[in-house]
Amino acid sequence: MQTVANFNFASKKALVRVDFNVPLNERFEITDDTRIKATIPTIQKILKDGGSVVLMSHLGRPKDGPTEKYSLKHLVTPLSLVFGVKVKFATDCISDEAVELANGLQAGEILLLENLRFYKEEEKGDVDFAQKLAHLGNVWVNDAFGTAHRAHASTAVIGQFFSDKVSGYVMQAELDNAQKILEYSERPFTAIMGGSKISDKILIIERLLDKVDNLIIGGGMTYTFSLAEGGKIGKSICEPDKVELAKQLIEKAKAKGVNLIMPLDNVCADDFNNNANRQTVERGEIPDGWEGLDIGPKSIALFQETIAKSKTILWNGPMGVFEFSNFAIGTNAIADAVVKATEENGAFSLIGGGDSASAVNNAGYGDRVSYVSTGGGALLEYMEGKTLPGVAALEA
Ligand SMILES: Nc1ncnc2c1ncn2[C@@H]1O[C@H](COP(=O)(O)OP(=O)(O)O)[C@@H](O)[C@H]1O
Ligand SMILES: O=C(OP(=O)(O)O)[C@H](O)COP(=O)(O)O
Repeated sequence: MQTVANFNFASKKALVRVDFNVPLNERFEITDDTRIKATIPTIQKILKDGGSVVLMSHLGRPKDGPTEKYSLKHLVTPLSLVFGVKVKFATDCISDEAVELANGLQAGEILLLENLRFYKEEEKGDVDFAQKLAHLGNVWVNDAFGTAHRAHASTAVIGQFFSDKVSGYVMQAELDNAQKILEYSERPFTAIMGGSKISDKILIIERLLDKVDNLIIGGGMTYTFSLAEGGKIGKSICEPDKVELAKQLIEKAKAKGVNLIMPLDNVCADDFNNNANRQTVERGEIPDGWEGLDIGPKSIALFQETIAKSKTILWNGPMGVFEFSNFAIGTNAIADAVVKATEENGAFSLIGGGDSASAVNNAGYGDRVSYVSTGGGALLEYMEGKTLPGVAALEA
């Protein structure tokens, strides 16, 4: 595989797939720039060699084409500051304007393309769309580890249009670290799964049951499991078509002797906002019209006890809607417990995922865990032993 380190970008126009799917607040300000800062070495190497850079990324999961909320234009100024170069912007990733801007790019310059997912062709892995993107550069660099589990046009399909396919520094470092973690298996091994991407991650739980001693379920993942047990979940986030699978996982965990640990209580709200009315209820007892947005104090104590005894910890997905301060208590308490286990018990702790990294960094803990990965789903799939399409495309 060609890598950024051993490739000379002099006079090259590098089309770089990055994962700038970063959290933004309601004023469109970036609340955690881990994924952006991580790409500095790759971008600087290309520019230092005498090349230019065309950056392409997705942001969020837009469903209806161009949307203000998901525009990458919000990243132009922050990127200019981070890279120390005035970043140009193409308001459509495959338009004539994008082609003109890319063609006019001089050595040392950076162009950012608008959100790739404003075209449904991106997620479909459309070959024509990939080819149009490919016209914007003469070497393809994939540094989007966080999206390497997606076989999308820009992450995988595009590879066929380049003879020079280069793995970025983020990609390399993440794969090396994930490999180390696979080899490091001091027990007890505890996985903590939360967040909101239930259908993406529930399948991974099945594989994790072969590796871990304890599996803690929290965050938005809770309610599909709670429903599987016959609990009441009000209007909490849930994927009803995964309830059957959740039932099977509960049984499988028992059969394999894995300690499946669910919240004992949940903090629920009568609306999805920080100032909504709150109450703490037992798991499975969320009243109609209310939704679970955090784990409660009994759950925190239970989870902390398990984490304190663990020697290997893998955490993906916040314990609640931590973006609202009133529902960030569980996530912060678990971050605190993971830091303590790392510092006091010598545990190896790995936190993965855009929002999980954001939660840990915003709590000031980024430097106090063993490793913070820019990938959530990608990391989990790699650890499962799957070939990531974004990596396979570099090797083809
Ligand atoms: N109980 C909940 N209800 C709704 N959303 C939740 C809940 N708990 C966590 N979340 C949301 O999950 C999101 C992160 O999920 P996910 O993308 O799976 O994690 P990561 O980015 O770390 O891989 C956050 O935006 C958070 O607000
Ligand atoms: O944030 C991401 O993944 P993550 O939430 O698993 O960390 C990546 O940018 C992939 O996004 P996607 O899950 O919408 O394909």
